[in-house]
Amino acid sequence: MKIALLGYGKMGKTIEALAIKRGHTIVLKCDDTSENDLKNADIAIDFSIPEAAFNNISKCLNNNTPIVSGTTGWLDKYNDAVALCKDKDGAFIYASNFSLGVTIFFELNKTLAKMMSNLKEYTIDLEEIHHTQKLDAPSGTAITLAESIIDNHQKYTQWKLDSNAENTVSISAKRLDNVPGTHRIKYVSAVDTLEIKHTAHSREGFALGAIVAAEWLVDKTGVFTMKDVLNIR
Ligand SMILES: NC(=O)C1=CN([C@@H]2O[C@H](COP(=O)(O)OP(=O)(O)OC[C@H]3O[C@@H](n4cnc5c(N)ncnc54)[C@H](O)[C@@H]3O)[C@@H](O)[C@H]2O)C=CC1
Ligand SMILES: O=C(O)C1=N[C@H](C(=O)O)C[C@H](O)C1
Repeated sequence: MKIALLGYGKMGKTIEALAIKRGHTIVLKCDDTSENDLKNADIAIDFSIPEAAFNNISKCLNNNTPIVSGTTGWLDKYNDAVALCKDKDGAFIYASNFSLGVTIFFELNKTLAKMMSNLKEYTIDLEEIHHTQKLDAPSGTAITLAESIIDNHQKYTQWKLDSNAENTVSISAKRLDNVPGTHRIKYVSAVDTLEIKHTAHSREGFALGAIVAAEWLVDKTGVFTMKDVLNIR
C-alpha cells in the first residue's frame, strides 16, 4: 500500500519503520497544517494532535482516501466524522488504542463490569500511566474503558479525573518518563481486590494494530472499529 502519514512524531515514525518492513511505501509525511496532496496515497494514517485530527480526517474523507485515526482527545467531533464518512461513502476506522492486547482488554473490561454490576461491596479505581510528553489526560484508552464500565455497570453514570463522587468512575492519570501506556482497573472491597491490567512494552503494538487496520480497510467502505478488523464477537 502507498501510505500517507498524517503526524510524523513518535507514532508516525514507529509506523513508518514497521510499514516498510511489511512491504508498504510511505508517500507522504505531514507534520503540520500545510496543504498536502493525498492523491498518491491508497490510505492515510493519522497520529497527530487533538486539535488537528478532525481536520485531517475530513480532508481524507473529502478526497476519497480511506483513513485510520489513532489520535486521542478530539472525540467531541467523532459523530461529525462518522456522518461525513457516510455522506462521502468513505472508509474510516478510529480506535483509542490499536494494540491487539488492548482490544482484548476492552472486552475483558466489559465482561467484568457486567459481572460486578450487582456487587455493591466493590468500588472501582481506574488508573492510566503514560510518558510525560502526552498532551491529553485522561488517555483516550482510559475514557473508552470508563465509558464501557458506565454502559455495563448499574452503579456508574459518569467518569471524572480524581473524584470521590458517588456513581463516578474516578480516573487517575499519572505521567512518568518513558512509559508507553499502562491501564489498570481495580475493584476493591473490604476483604479483597480484583484487578485487570494492560502494559504496553513499547509503541510497536499500537503501530502494528494501525497498519493491520489500514491493510484491512483499504478496499472497504464504511465506519469500522478494531473489533471488525480482528473479527471479535
Ligand atoms: N490509538 C492508539 O493506539 C494510540 C494513540 N496515540 C495518540 O496518537 C497521537 C500522537 O501520538 P505521538 O506520536 O506519541 O505524539 P507526538 O507528539 O510524538 O506526534 C504528534 C505529531 O503530530 C504533529 N502535528 C501537529 N499538527 C499537525 C497537523 N495539523 N497535521 C499532522 N501532524 C501534526 C506534531 O508536529 C507531532 O510531530 C496522540 O493523540 C496519542 O494520544 C498514541 C499511541 C497509540
Ligand atoms: O499518547 C500515547 O502515547 C498513547 N495514547 C493513547 C491513549 O491516549 O489512550 C494510547 C496509548 O495508551 C498511548
